[in-house]
Amino acid sequence: MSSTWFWIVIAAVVVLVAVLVSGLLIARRRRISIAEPREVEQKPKGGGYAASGGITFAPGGEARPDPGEAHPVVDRPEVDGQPGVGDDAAVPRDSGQRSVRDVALPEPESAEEAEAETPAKPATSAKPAAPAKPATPAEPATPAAPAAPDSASTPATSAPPAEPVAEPAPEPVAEPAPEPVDEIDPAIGRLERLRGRLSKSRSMFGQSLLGLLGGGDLDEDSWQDVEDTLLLADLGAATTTQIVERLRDELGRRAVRSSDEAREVLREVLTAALSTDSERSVRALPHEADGRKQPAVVLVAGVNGTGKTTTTGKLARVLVAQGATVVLGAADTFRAAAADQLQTWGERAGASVVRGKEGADPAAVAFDAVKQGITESVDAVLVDTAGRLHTKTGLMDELGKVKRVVEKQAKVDEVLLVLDATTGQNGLAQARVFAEVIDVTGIVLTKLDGTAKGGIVFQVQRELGVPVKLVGLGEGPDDLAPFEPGAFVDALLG
Ligand SMILES: Nc1nc2c(ncn2[C@@H]2O[C@H](COP(=O)(O)OP(=O)(O)OP(=O)(O)O)[C@@H](O)[C@H]2O)c(=O)[nH]1
Repeated sequence: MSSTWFWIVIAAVVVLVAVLVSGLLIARRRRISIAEPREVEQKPKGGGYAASGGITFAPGGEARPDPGEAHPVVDRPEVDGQPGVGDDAAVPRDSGQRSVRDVALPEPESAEEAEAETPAKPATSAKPAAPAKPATPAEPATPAAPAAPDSASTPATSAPPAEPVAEPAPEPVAEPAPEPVDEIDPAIGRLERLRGRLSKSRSMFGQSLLGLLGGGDLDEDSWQDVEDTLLLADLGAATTTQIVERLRDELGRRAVRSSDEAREVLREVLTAALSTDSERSVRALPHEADGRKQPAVVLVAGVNGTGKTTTTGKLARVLVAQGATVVLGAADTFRAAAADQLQTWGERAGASVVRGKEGADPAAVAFDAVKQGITESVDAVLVDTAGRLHTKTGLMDELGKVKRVVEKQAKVDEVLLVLDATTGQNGLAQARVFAEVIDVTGIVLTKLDGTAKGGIVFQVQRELGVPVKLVGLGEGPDDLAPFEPGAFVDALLG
């Protein structure tokens, strides 16, 4: 009997100990750990685009980049049947309720207003100058200058101006720059994070090409496949033919046998196809004019939604991070939210923003932005323009007018055309129209992170004879990188 009790007690003790031990283990697991979290392996967003340096800037001024040799029209079969002038117009994302035609042009109500619309009369002299309050990034935020009433500068967008162009009678509101709220990473950090954004481009293009070329002697079918791969990646017929010819020559001449050798040849040929003698630095640094400091003036142009505002903001960040002072001109008065968007970029980067009322004359806003830039002796004025492309005439009127009006005060040093890489051939058609309208000096190719068709770079540069200067690799504020042919080809090939 006593031994039975003995064993019962022993069993109870064992059960008790087991319950205690498991309870402790469970409690331990649930406890919040304050230890250093394990390093989560950062998955790169894509392949391997890694620029070897930061974005380079050059002073503006007289020297203009070499426009390069224009591509002969006969070599442009890839653009046959592409959208013509004006076909690419897209309705701004957030302004479905409004169009150019809907904007009524009010009759001048007073003699003064009527006078302001007279071409010969400089509007600036008819208006009091905007408050000459310096707005450096470090300055504390002050209340915005009161918005001036509407005037003759209002919806000039609805009526294409006749030549000679009326100078603007702007009513832009000069916004003081608040304290920058964002810490801007040094260039090297940004480049690290840009590593690997071209995965989609890489997977299709590089792998299939290397698969074909690495297989030894190629028969005609295989060469046809090489051509198809290049065409599918948006390199265009002329560039494709050129590249295939060079590949045939080089592979034969060097008696390439291994896939590594084939890769090297492919890299060389593609990089050579992207090289240009034109300067890739962005002319966004000040220069001297008549013994005075003159801000560099950069116009950012492109069709709706390509990323103009985003690129303008990103560029301002890079400049400010390098110690430059920047004024942003919100001359995209067509899309309601564009000025707000730019304002936010300005606030985050530490740049003043000059904006007009919605529907105001873009040239008036651009004029005032440059005026403020000169008054405040800043280093660069970046003007975000509207991207309407309803008709070539409309575009000419607007963009041409912006440039002419700005150049009454300062030379435009850089005209950056923003193209959305995901639109492929359509981007090329847009580029052609813009190049006819305005003297484009550099291309920014955005959304390369979202396309398998990075090949548009080859065509755009070849056809326009204008260098691709920058690439957009994401929506983030630091996702802007200098364009480097070698790095780009490496990213494509993986
Ligand atoms: N993935 C990706 N998105 C981008 C890039 N650049 C811009 N975007 C996005 O593209 C969209 C359009 O950009 P915006 O800067 O507003 O374009 P916009 O040309 O100023 O447009 P409008 O004002 O309508 O003329 C936004 O959602 C941006 O975040 C890029 O390099 N990569």
